[in-house]
Amino acid sequence: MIEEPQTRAEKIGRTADHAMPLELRGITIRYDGGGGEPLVVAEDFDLGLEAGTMHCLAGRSGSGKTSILTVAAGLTLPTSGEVFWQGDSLDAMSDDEISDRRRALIGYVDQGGALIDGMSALENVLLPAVPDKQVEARTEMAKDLLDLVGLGRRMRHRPAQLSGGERQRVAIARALILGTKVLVVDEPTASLDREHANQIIGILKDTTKDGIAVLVATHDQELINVADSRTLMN
Ligand SMILES: Nc1ncnc2c1ncn2[C@@H]1O[C@H](COP(=O)(O)OP(=O)(O)OP(=O)(O)O)[C@@H](O)[C@H]1O
Repeated sequence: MIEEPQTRAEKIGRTADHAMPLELRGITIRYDGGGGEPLVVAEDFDLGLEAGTMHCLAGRSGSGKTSILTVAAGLTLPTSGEVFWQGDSLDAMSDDEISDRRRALIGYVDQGGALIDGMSALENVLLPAVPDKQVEARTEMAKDLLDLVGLGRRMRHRPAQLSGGERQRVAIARALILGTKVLVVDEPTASLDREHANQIIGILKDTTKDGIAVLVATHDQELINVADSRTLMN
């Protein structure tokens, strides 16, 4: 039997963990220039992300923010350097291990936080639980998460019936459903007006209070200001 969650932190599935959840050491990312000069978007980039803190990657469009996020989430490989999750190097893991660890550790919200149109907000949040047949077990948690992001009354709505800010909140709830310890978010406020952008900022900040580490790429000065640390990409 699944016990009723007591606290907000329990609701989002956080368990105590003292190893640094995410560390990037000496990351260089170089893309093939397609016949021209190779494009270096990061060089010898270091980042240590503590539990319960938010780090912002700021910088102009094309400066390499998304490239760092996908490397941090183990979705792409850097040209050189090492990524550590909870102190373990991805270099020492097989592709399957990386996938399994990612599912347990990282929640990734890409630009726009794409949702599946034909599914309700609740079904979208539960999608990551499908492969492990955890949908039933996670349903209460999904409802709690939608409550926490202010969508408790909209969980049966489909994406087309939600605003951009609401869809972004569903995407964040979905990224937290497997008990994520690191939330990686790409431009979460980009297409939102100030009021809705501020709601997202509040949700991300609350997430850090629950002990989750947040890595976010943004141009939004308000979001940059509330982060615990920041890197300006050039
Ligand atoms: N797979 C790839 N192959 C070649 N070039 C790439 C690849 N991915 C990204 N780039 C290039 O690398 C640069 C950095 O891209 P990236 O998406 O990381 O920047 P960004 O700072 O997130 O930009 P934005 O703010 O517009 O999202 C861009 O010039 C992009 O065209």
